[in-house]
Amino acid sequence: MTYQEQPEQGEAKPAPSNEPALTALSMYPDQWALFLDIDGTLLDLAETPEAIVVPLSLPFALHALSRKLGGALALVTGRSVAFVDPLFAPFRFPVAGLHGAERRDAAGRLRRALIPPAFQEMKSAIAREAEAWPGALVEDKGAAIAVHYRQAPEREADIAEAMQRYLDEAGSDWALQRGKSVVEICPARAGKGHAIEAFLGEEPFIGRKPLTIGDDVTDETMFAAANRLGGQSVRIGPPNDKTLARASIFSPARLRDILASLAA
Ligand SMILES: O=P(O)(O)OC[C@H]1O[C@H](O[C@H]2O[C@H](CO)[C@@H](O)[C@H](O)[C@H]2O)[C@H](O)[C@@H](O)[C@@H]1O
Ligand SMILES: [Mg+2]
Repeated sequence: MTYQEQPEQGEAKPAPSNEPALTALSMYPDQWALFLDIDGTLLDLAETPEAIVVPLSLPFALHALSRKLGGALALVTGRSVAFVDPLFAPFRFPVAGLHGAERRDAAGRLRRALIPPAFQEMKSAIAREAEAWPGALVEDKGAAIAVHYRQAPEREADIAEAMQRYLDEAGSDWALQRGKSVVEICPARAGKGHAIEAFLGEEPFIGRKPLTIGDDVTDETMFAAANRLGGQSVRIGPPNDKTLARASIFSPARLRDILASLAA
């Protein structure tokens, strides 16, 4: 990953169809909790998982915004918690990782996901099989494994078939998670919706309305939870009638601009 040294240039601002959701948060910061996805939401998508770029100002903007919200800001991601922390250094935010299978609360307590020996062996078998798919990338995330085909789109069907086969062997403690040019096997009890409900049961999130912002199918459970709990849900990308999100923001860059202005 790299860090952008220069302040980024905000792109031309599209019509702010979505911004009332964020305006409410800025007007009543003691009433809202903010839950942010990372890839495709806070950060632009990149060709590989390691090639993401973190604008230098972003961790500071998130920290300032978190303070305005009394600490009620959490990252909710498919990445592992261990991967996330260096991205946002020197700050450590509450974070749900592996699509909710692991979670560190605002007090710093980390609930890890177990990695049984059989899962470790399965990850090795997947990595060996992936050697036959040029361009495919295997991402070992500890208690989850992802196979990416962004650079090998012609392998999508092979990879999906293989991951389903491994899932069938792994049993019901595991689940398949599709995403943008990726197929993952994660703990079945994972779910971003459950993660935000868990945060909302704890200080400093308790009693607040959730505003969830994400970009992908894995974010739909947190959109659903936010809608059900009287909050708001925003999807990054062009308006889309297949999502449960009630509003949209055109791009991660536009979201970063909005978050920076809320933080100032
Ligand atoms: O829940 P998120 O924070 O959005 O994480 C979802 C997955 O993001 C990463 O993969 C995606 O982003 C990569 C970098 O931009 C891109 O190359 C890939 O095609 C996308 O699927 C990450 O690598 C996964 O582990 C996350 O589950
Ligand atoms: Mg995402």
